[in-house]
Amino acid sequence: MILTVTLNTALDITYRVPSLRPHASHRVTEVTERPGGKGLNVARVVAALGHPVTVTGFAGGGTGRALQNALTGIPRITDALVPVAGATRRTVAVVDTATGDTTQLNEPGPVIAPAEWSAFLEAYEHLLQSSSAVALCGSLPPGVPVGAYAHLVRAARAASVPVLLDTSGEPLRRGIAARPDFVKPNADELAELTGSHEPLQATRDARRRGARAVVASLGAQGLLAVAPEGHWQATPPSRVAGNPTGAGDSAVAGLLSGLVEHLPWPDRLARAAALSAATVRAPVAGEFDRAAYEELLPRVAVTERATAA
Ligand SMILES: O=P(O)(O)OC[C@@]1(O)O[C@H](CO)[C@@H](O)[C@@H]1O
Repeated sequence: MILTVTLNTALDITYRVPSLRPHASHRVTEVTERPGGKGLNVARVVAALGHPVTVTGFAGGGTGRALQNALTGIPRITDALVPVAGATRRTVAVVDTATGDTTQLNEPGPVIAPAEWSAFLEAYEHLLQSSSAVALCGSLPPGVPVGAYAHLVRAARAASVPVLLDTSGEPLRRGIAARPDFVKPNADELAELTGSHEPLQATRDARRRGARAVVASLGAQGLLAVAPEGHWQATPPSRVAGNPTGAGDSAVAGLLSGLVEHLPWPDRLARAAALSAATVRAPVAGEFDRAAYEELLPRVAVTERATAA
């Protein structure tokens, strides 16, 4: 099974408003609520592709219960979230229906006590024993050590489980130095990590920091992969309009599912880019428009880039 880790799970609220203006009061025309946090989005897409997936991380309070109830009915997802005393956070995505722009508001999350962190570590070590691949996704809640991902990467490597890291800031900087198999930064995370705004140079620099392979998600420009096997760019046929929340998570789902199916890199990247674009077409994070995915998949252009650094 595939394992996804979401230390800072969230109840994702999506508000749709006709036009979002600062300092104004707004009537929300539509509200949706979904289990969220990046690893849960990855899990939903992986499960929709037919793979069994286990989710772990923390859940607590009324929001945690709502999130776990919503996970219950999803086929192929096993809930292995660790209970905590604090309440799972909410995130709010406000979609301006006039422009299509999305504004994201993310709460910090509950404070995790040292004993809760230790309980998670024990559960994680146990889950690794039956995992074919693991994704470590999203921000850290308060109380979790900043080197947490570095620790989790080392544990996965010790258990010979391929590990993908998708986070930002200092947790990414430390995590990448622990030599994960894959990292999947977006353009901003890559620039923050390397100081470079030139995607190919920044992706190569990120790889030199310790990851075996780096797959950068570059919005409409698709994905750029720098791996020992080669360097590739996967570009969807046209710019897709919609809500980009969760598009990077769907790319992670494409990469992980392709890895466990032993797909060659270009096929994995095509799948990841098509899923990512099809997620922009779906109204809420962690879901993709299946018809759009099937239509886009054969039309993603995967080109090989020169490997010289
Ligand atoms: O605060 P984090 O953990 O970085 O990101 C959380 C989050 O904004 O990311 C997802 C989209 O990728 C949302 O579903 C989710 O709630």
